[in-house]
Amino acid sequence: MMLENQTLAPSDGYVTADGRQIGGVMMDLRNITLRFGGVEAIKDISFDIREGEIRAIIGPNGAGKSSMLNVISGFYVPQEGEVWFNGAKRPPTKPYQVARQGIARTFQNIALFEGMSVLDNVMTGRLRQMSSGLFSQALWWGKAQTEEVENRAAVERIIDFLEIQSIRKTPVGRLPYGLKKRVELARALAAEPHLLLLDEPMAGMNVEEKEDMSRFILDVNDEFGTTIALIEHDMGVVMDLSDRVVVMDYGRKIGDGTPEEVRNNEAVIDAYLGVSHD
Ligand SMILES: Nc1ncnc2c1ncn2[C@@H]1O[C@H](COP(=O)(O)OP(=O)(O)OP(=O)(O)O)[C@@H](O)[C@H]1O
Repeated sequence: MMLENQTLAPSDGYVTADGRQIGGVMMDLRNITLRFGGVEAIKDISFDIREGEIRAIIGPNGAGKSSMLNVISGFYVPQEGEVWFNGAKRPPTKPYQVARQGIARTFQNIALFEGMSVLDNVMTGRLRQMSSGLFSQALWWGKAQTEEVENRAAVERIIDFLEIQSIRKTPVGRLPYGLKKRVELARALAAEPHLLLLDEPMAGMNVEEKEDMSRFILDVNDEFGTTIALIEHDMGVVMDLSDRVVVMDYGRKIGDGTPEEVRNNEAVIDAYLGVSHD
């Protein structure tokens, strides 16, 4: 399978090394440039994310990975370039509007409500699905009641799936780091995203926690068909998990392809793989 240099047409799918069928383009980033004053964090980068794939963005510190994830999530609007999602060009959009379009994310520094239970934290991920008005919710009427039951059921399914039943009533502040990360994943999944963005999902984890998180990411992709884009420093994890990898360095794209292709790319070896990280 040769994927380097975007040889696929937008509607083409491909079959992964482990035999999964990947679909056409879901998100297309075209000639994205993002500046902070005089700093060009992203310089004319193009790549796509396809239905059902696990796509990684890697690169040394300061390469522009977080900036790119923030462009995808709508947090930053690039000065140049276009973001296409599900076949339509996305106008400058607020993150909450992006969330409504089916994109959810986790954060590098965990962003949970520490005093609230695991269950309540995961429930906050359902806000997008709650459409009934405050008045009927307050009175527990009709649609609001049905919604509440559906939301609870969906959240319980995710809690089971991520194997956090035993801590569902525990305040998040009391949990070890690895479990907090899992709760954050649960909250993002509660939104039933089509595209899930993971910002360094393994950062700060021990080997066992990393193995667990890798398994859950693969299971989410497999079980729910969720498309996943992630930033990750741990190269072993990236190479094991990802179908395709974009490599950034000093704001530029220097590689794009399967883990195997990227591993053998001279520019990538020079810029990143030869450099010890963390
Ligand atoms: N809000 C900001 N204001 C000014 N400069 C910024 C801002 N965010 C990022 N930058 C700059 O943009 C460049 C890319 O940063 P970014 O955080 O996107 O890189 P990164 O690859 O995610 O780095 P790391 O691996 O260290 O998290 C850096 O030079 C950084 O200093």
